[in-house]
Amino acid sequence: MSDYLAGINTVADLKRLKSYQLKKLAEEIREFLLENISVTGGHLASNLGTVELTIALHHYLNSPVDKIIWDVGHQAYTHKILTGRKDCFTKLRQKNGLSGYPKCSESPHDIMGAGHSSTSISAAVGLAMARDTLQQQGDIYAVIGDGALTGGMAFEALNHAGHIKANINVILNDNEMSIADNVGAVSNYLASLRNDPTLNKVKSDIEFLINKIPRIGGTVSGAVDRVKNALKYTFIQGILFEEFGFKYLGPIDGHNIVELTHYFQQAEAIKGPVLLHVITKKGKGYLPAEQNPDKFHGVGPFNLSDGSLKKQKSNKSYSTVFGETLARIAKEDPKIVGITAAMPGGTGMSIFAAQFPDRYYDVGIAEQHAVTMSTGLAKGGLKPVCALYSTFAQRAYDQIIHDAAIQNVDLTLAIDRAGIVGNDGETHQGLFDFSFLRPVPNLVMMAPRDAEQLQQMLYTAINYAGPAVLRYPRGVINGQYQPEELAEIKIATAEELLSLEDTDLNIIAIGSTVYPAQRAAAVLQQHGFKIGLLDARFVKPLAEEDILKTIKTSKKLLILEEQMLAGGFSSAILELAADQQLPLPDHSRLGIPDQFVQQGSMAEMKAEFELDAKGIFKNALALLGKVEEVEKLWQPGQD
Ligand SMILES: Cc1ncc(C[n+]2csc(CCOP(=O)(O)OP(=O)(O)O)c2C)c(N)n1
Ligand SMILES: CC(=O)[C@@H](O)[C@H](O)COP(=O)(O)O
Ligand SMILES: [Mg+2]
Repeated sequence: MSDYLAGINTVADLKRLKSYQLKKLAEEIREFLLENISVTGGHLASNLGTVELTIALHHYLNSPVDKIIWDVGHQAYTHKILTGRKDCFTKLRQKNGLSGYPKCSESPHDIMGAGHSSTSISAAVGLAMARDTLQQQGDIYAVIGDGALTGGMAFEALNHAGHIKANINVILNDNEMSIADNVGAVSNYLASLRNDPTLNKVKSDIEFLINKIPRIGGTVSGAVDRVKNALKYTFIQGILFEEFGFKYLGPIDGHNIVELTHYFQQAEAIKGPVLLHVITKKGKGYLPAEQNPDKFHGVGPFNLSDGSLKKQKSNKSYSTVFGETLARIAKEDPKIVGITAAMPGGTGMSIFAAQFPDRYYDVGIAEQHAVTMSTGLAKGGLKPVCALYSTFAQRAYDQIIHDAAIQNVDLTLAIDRAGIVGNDGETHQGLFDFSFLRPVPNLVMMAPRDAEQLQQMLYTAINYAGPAVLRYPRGVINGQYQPEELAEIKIATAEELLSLEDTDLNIIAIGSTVYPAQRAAAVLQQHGFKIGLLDARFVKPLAEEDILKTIKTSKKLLILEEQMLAGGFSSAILELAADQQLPLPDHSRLGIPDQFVQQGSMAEMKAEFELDAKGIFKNALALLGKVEEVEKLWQPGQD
């Protein structure tokens, strides 16, 4: 570690540095980020872009009395470095390690936890109201990216902040990028503010001239005032924000610490809400990231020399299979259109977009709009396929009920990252969608066990005349890949993978739990146990006939889901048995109990909740009264 950074373990250490030393510190932090994230992986590009901004904030402010709230929070690594956590970066985003997002339990400087977009201004408004009500001190800064600003919540907060004249400072970190290119009218507006330096010159000339106009006579001065306002309106920068009641300051060079500090001083003297429009470069200081900020938005371990990934993916991801299959089906059906909420690459929708650019819509970070717009597309006679991460689909829950299900429109909802996602931790796990969608009438919801079934289920969902949901995990696919023919799956039917008759124990699995269940069953069978396995395939409507038959024929029953147990798939089975007054055999169920799932690799966290093959094997043995033999009977490497 180099000279300045080595000596910084608290914000006080930073504040002892002189302004002229901060530029060098920024270089050292950039080097630190590259060295560490090339080993651990993480959100590199966004963090390279906020080094100077973060140094300037912590050097000028007095955190945590002055409060900094990070939007999404994926860009807060420098904040963590400067607030005493630099030595934790070797465990970034790892189990029991440093979170990749602000986390209140980690530091008093982490004012609000984060992970989802567009929350910072709302939080800042609340904190400001509390501060003022309790007559406390401290400035409040929300740092929000241009992508996050496309989220509706941000505008709800801007609207309210302007209305109550909240004493907050919003730093708009504008790097022209969301994960991919930013989209929308806001993004274009910001570009006009960023890219038109003459506007600055003209604006100040006009303001100078306007203020020179002497006040003359009644009506004339009224006309003059109207002209003055019209000119001001046209030329005052940041008019969008000014109309929200914010004082607009900018555009500001976000890599110039002296300039940033100057504007912080200006903002401090202004009462009411201030928006500081800061211009940064995503990936700043590392050419591969500057050239490809999308790839380096969330990157795995990489070679510093050329930015190449250290680990090549062993197989296609479910997202890729989704994108390719959607494109394959769309070739035959011109009514199919694809929608994403700022996640084209992550959802695989970019594959569809490359082939059908005119039938593809990226609405920005706006999941609620994505779903209701999709219902409009359906009402208008098209066949929308809307791809959302499970955790981000939580934002659109009412739209799924109110606009898709009640109106029973022909919408396909492709829920990606369903289940344990791993290193993003509790804010990103996709563990609630069974529970929050299962109660919704009219919805069909299914979960594929492998790539082939994903394709069949996507085909089934698109051909289903109402709202249909399929949910599939992060990561590489199970199973073989390309079925020759796409065929619909009969709604509410399951598939018997291992005979359920005359067994010692039956397993009912769904989605990503089926393959590990097969592996566990294979080991149990090697030790003489007769095991049955049913792939339930549908969360709703349940494959009731198949499930009831399984319950009736089972001596022992193990039910699996990679989801919260509360209200999930196994709850549906228990409810079904209860409703049918059908006594359950000796049984247990595996899923996520009443807790959030921390960060860690997907394999680690599945093992933690015994949702991997060994965990299923262990729980089956427990039902069979042999749990003490687990280690003896389990062959390592079976997983
Ligand atoms: C509700 C929600 N939807 C989607 C995401 C995924 N996501 C994480 S960062 C990001 C882009 C954010 O862009 P911006 O705010 O400009 O930050 P930058 O990465 O450019 O610094 C997105 C879409 C999210 N975190 N939350
Ligand atoms: C910060 C954020 O929310 C996204 O970048 C998220 O981390 C992407 O997750 P995946 O890596 O699973 O696409
Ligand atoms: Mg951005």
